[in-house]
Amino acid sequence: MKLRIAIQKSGRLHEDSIKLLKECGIDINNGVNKLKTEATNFPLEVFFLRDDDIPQYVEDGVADLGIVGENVVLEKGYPLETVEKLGFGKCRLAMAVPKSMEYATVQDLHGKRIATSYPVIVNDFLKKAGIQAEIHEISGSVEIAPGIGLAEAICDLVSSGSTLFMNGLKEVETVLRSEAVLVANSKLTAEQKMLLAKLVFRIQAVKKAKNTKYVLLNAPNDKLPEIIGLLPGMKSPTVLPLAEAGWSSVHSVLNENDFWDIIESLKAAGAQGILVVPIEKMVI
Ligand SMILES: Nc1ncnc2c1ncn2[C@@H]1O[C@H](COP(=O)(O)OP(=O)(O)OP(=O)(O)O)[C@@H](O)[C@H]1O
Ligand SMILES: O=P(O)(O)OC[C@H]1O[C@H](OP(=O)(O)OP(=O)(O)O)[C@H](O)[C@@H]1O
Ligand SMILES: [Mg+2]
Repeated sequence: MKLRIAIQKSGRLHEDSIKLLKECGIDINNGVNKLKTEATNFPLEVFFLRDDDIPQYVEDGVADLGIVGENVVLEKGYPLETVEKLGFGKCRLAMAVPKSMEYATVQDLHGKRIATSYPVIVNDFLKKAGIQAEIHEISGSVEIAPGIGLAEAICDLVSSGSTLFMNGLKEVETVLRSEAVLVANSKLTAEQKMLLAKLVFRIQAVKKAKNTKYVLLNAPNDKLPEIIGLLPGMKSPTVLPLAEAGWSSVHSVLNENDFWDIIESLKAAGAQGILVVPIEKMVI
């Protein structure tokens, strides 16, 4: 018994998908041009596919799981189960128009031709906004469409915005926010579900660790109450005596987002020799 997972063969999600599996302790041999491989230490077979095909493979049961952008899952519309958001491949699907076009509201898209690779999502967006527009489906290089007279507007993926900028376009509406997700076939067997739970447990441990840091510091004992008060820790901070009398070593776990504020307060409260170390896995 094993699980079969489909991941992108090459492109934006390929490396991060493999990295995630590796961080989960799953060893896969992903040689160049390999279309299929097997993990050596987890019952997992990996298929390398075009991202557009992944939802259908999972729906058909050719693969049990897939790693793919939410944008593709939504566009394809299969009733797949989204098991876990993965925190990479973050982007938005956005409407954009030439910089020179006057644009105030979504009404300005009325009667326009919109080029996109996401006709289903765009159609849904237009319908909800009560806009009638013509959708031109193209499979790539969407940003070029207004420049060659194919359309007046586009709807495509954006992250830094540099592709839009380079093509003289401006972003005017966010249609969808997306990131890579783990999807599963809705009819997994009980045994497959158990394996999936094992995999998800590992993914969650990796994800939690990414947002946290391990902090070690030295503190004079008379400042301990104040310093401990600043630290959350998984339960409470660990305090160990130093060889030098009157001093302690304090260990704790900090959230990445609170990190700089807390470090400043710790220093102000008398902490010294503060070390911040990445955490590899975290199980609560
Ligand atoms: N600029 C971006 N920043 C972050 N994530 C992105 C970006 N562009 C796309 N993505 C995400 O990565 C996924 C794959 O993007 P990519 O451009 O590699 O697709 P593709 O060209 O269709 O690849 P394939 O050859 O597999 O069909 C997208 O569906 C989206 O979820
Ligand atoms: O806002 P930006 O950071 O410029 O990113 C947006 C671009 O990224 C994606 O294409 P990608 O570069 O993956 O190439 P592709 O068109 O060959 O898929 C997307 O289709 C946009 O064209
Ligand atoms: Mg594709």
